[in-house]
Order: sequence, then structure tokens, then C-alpha cells
Amino acid sequence: MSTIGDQTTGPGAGPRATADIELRHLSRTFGDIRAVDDVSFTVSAGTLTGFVGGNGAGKTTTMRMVMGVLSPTGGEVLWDGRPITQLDRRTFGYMPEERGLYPKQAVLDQLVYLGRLRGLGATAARASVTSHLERLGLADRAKDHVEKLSLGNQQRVQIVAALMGRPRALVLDEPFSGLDPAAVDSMADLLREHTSRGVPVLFSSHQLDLVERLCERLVVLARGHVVASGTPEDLRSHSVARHRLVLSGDAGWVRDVAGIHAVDVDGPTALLEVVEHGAERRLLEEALRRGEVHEFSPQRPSLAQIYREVTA
Ligand SMILES: Nc1ncnc2c1ncn2[C@@H]1O[C@H](COP(=O)(O)OP(=O)(O)OP(=O)(O)O)[C@@H](O)[C@H]1O
Repeated sequence: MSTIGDQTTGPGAGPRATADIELRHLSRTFGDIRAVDDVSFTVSAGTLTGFVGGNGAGKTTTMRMVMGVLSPTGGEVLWDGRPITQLDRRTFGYMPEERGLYPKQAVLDQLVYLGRLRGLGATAARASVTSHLERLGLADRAKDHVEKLSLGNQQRVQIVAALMGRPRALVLDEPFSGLDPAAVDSMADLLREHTSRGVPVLFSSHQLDLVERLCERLVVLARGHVVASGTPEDLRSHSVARHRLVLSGDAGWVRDVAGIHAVDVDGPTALLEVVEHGAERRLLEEALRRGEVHEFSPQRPSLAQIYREVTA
């Protein structure tokens, strides 16, 4: 068995990895279903990229094509600027949607075995697994059979399986699902250590608050298409501006102001979208004419709001 990497255990040690994963016009059909349709984006070296989209949007299918589990019906995946090979993929850490641990094998033995399959030497595999189990609070469960672990702890074992050694890239399908807040924090720290040494990380998630907190870049998929991508700030700058208005009297009249969409009105408080440039000025003049204005402030759109807009 060949050995990939060195004897170091932590993700932060050793030389930097600096290659990108590029998806170019990737498509996949299943019969009549266009599960993934002309998807292009880059997971840049050292970048944590969140992959979001509703159920059935095509995230898992896309990740499977990146990992060579499924072949594309169109397009290609590049690694380091050239078509990706199975050998390249052996150096990636992958957490598939179907988790596939052996229930009746001890955690440590199973992970060391998986590390050996990934090309790690026996000593390096054991050292990396042990250090990851400690980081994820599972050191005392190393000798337990996987089936004895709670679902959340089985998920932690899956994380170790994907992150151990020194993967050159990470492709993680819902890695945060089922984790408690402490495990989410440990996982986030681990991912940051990988990105800080140049590893491109792509992970899917339905937890938009978490994606917003962690990601430097985002790709939003809907019905097999990329409907938005970029940094959270890029996406925000394309979002419809929202303002909060607080008056001394009832704010119901704002519903009739041209160019303004009243998202929510509750007594003297209104949440508004400015759909026509300059309408906020008209609105404010009218508000001042009618009485006191306690607050008129732009609202920073949440990722959840942006997500609803781009996938509508
Ligand atoms: N092996 C398959 N055979 C037929 N259809 C499939 C197959 N795999 C996926 N699909 C279809 O492709 C579409 C995309 O599915 P996919 O699992 O990639 O979405 P997803 O974004 O990962 O969804 P979720 O968030 O629910 O996991 C869906 O319509 C799904 O039913």
C-alpha cells in the first residue's frame, strides 16, 4: 500500500495545499429528470464554500460527480486546472450522504482501516484517528462498536473518517446534521485548520445560520441550477433593501406608498422593501408629515432572506 502524506496528525501541520476544484457545465440526468443542469463554480484553495439548496435541488448528485461516484452526462470536473482523476480523488476527504459505517466493528479499528484504504501508513492512520477522536470528544468510545454510539456520535465518527490524514480537498455532504453545538464548534475549528493550509472545502447544509457564520463563499442551487454564488456580502449587495420603520402612530398607511412593499406591519412598526429606487425618500417625507419617526434604518438581510429571494 502506498503512503500519502506524512506522520503528522493535525490538519494544520505540514506544507500548504493550493489547488482548486472547478466544476464546469456539470450536468446529470436520470431519465427525464435533469437533476443537475449546467452547474459551474469553483471551490478555491483555502476556501470554505457552503452549498445550499432545497430538498432535491441537486447537491448530493453534484458532490457525487465531483467524487466520481456518479458520472456526469455533461461537463467536467477539474482539479488543479486539469481533468480530475480517481487517483486525485483518493487524496480527498469525502463524507457521502449514505454514511456506511460497519455497525459491528470498533470505532478505532474501523477508522484506522479506512485510513489505510486511503493510503495512510499504519502509524500515521492510528495517530491521526486518535487525535481526531480526542478533538471531537470521542476518545473514550474508541473501543466501542459503532452500533453502540448515538446517531450524533456516529456522525462524529464519519467526520473523522473524512478529515483524517491530510486530505488535499474536502467534499462533505451535510457534515453538520445531527451534531450538538459543541461538536459543531469542534468541526468548524477543524475545517478552518484545513482551509488555513490551503485545502478547498465544499460542504452542503440546510442550516443557513451555520452556513452564514462559517462560509467565505456560497453556492445556492435550485432545481439543478446555480441561482446565486459568491461571498455572503456579494449576495447581500444583490438583495432587495429592507428598512425598519418605527412611528409614533399606526404604520398601516405604508402599504399604499408606491415603490414600497410592506413585508410586515405591526402597529407603529413596519418592515419594508424598497422595490423602486428613491421610494424610501417619499416614504420618509410622508412619515414625517404624519408625525414622529422613531426609527428608519436599513436592515442587513439574513442569509435566510437572500435564500428565499434567489430560490423563489
Ligand atoms: N439515482 C437516482 N435515480 C433517479 N433520480 C435521482 C437519483 N439520484 C437523485 N435523483 C433525483 O435527482 C434530484 C436531485 O437529488 P439530490 O439528492 O442531488 O438533491 P439534494 O439537493 O441533495 O437534496 P436533499 O437536500 O434532499 O438531500 C432529485 O429529483 C432526485 O430525486
